[in-house]
Amino acid sequence: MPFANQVIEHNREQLARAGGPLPSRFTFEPEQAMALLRSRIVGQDAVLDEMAAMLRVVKAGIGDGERPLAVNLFMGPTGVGKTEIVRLLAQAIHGRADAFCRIDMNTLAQEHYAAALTGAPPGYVGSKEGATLFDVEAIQGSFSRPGIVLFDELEKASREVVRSLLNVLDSGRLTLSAGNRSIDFRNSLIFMTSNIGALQAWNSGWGRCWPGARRAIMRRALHRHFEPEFLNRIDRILAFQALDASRLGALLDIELAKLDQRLARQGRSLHVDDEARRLLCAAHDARFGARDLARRLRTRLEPVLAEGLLAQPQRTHWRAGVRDGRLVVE
Ligand SMILES: Nc1ncnc2c1ncn2[C@@H]1O[C@H](COP(=O)(O)OP(=O)(O)OP(=O)(O)O)[C@@H](O)[C@H]1O
Repeated sequence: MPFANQVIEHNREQLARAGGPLPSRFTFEPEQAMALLRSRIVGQDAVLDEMAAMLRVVKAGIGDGERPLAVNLFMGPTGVGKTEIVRLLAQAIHGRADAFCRIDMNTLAQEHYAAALTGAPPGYVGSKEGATLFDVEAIQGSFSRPGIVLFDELEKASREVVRSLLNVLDSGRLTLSAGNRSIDFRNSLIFMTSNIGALQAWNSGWGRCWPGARRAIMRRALHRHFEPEFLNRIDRILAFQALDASRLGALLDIELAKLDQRLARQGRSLHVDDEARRLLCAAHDARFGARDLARRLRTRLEPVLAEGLLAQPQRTHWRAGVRDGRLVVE
């Protein structure tokens, strides 16, 4: 949005000339962003507190301008909200949950794939185009909005690829292999995710061991896998909690609210009674995180609901309950 950016810059210059302190160049509101995150993320309060602190520092504009705005590593098992937090931040900052650059490190598992990250070196096919996996616009953001980048499943990338990230985390710059272009990460919020150590922590009795012990197992695994010089460049290493049975009610509310929104667009509504809620939450497998519950909605509730909607297309209000141990929608 060049016009809006020019207006913001102009206003800031005016204020500077008048001798007052400069307001933030960023238009997002940390408290609003956090309200969205807190309404949609369950069981990760410590991580959310860190996100709030990060957003305030970014908004206040007091960070070191020669680094990325923030560098975070999210650790934890599958389906606990690591990617979802990044999606919600993109929603809050850019108005679109997919407004970030996601690099699947799994695809960069072999040494020679470092070229896919930084583009082909001079003389190689593709070097002229400078084609890389990076979506430069999403990474660099704009004057009034930080860019967002997610390096997913970090532990799957080769050492060479991880090494090529050192400069990014340190000085916020990545020179592409062709040598004639670089990508600037100094206006970026960088997120990395890793499941490393999660399986080990699970096997040593996830539910029984206290959070500090889980964190210690994950940290040990992290230090075994990555060089200290890499870990040293990360601002926040955050361990996510597993989503156990006590979180199911809140998770179900969030998933049902999403279904409600989709139904509301068709002018329909669904009430799910307590018995149906209990049935949907039964036999939750915490190893699969929130995905297990979302899957149950898709495979058990939605097909029964769809059957009703197709049979009675004129009906607007629906109710889900249980009869003879089975989910019914009527
Ligand atoms: N803590 C949570 N609170 C609310 N919903 C959640 C939470 N964790 C996960 N979900 C739901 O489950 C889905 C999958 O979660 P997410 O993509 O964040 O997994 P992840 O932690 O990144 O794990 P993976 O490494 O498997 O991708 C999300 O889209 C969201 O709907």
